[in-house]
Amino acid sequence: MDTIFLSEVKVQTKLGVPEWERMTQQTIILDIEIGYDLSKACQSDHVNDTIDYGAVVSRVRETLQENSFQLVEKLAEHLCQLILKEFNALNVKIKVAKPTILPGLKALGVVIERKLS
Ligand SMILES: Nc1nc2c(c(=O)[nH]1)N=C([C@H](O)[C@@H](O)CO)CN2
Repeated sequence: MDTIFLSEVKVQTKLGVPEWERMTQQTIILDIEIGYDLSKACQSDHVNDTIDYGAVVSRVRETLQENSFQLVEKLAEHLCQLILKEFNALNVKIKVAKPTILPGLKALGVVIERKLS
């Protein structure tokens, strides 16, 4: 399986269990791995034969402006399903990190992986 990766993507969104946390935007950091057969693009040199990673970042930022979630788990699932459906990815692995929410640690969050069903 070939992979397109996006590392340490900083995104603004409203996220958190308590209502006060969802009142203002906070920065989350995403690592995204997209499984896709890149062999055609490797030969053709055409962006239409692959997934345009810039389009993925734009769509991720857009949907996280439009939606607000309580759990990082739900946010990660939402992004996996969006990338699978809208970009025809074969599988998606996403790490969602909240960097500033608890004192005494660098970041916390989840990693999930979903496949095309
Ligand atoms: N497994 C999780 N635990 C917690 C989450 C979460 O999204 N997943 N969120 C919170 C709160 O939003 C916290 O970050 C700030 O109050 C608590 N635990």
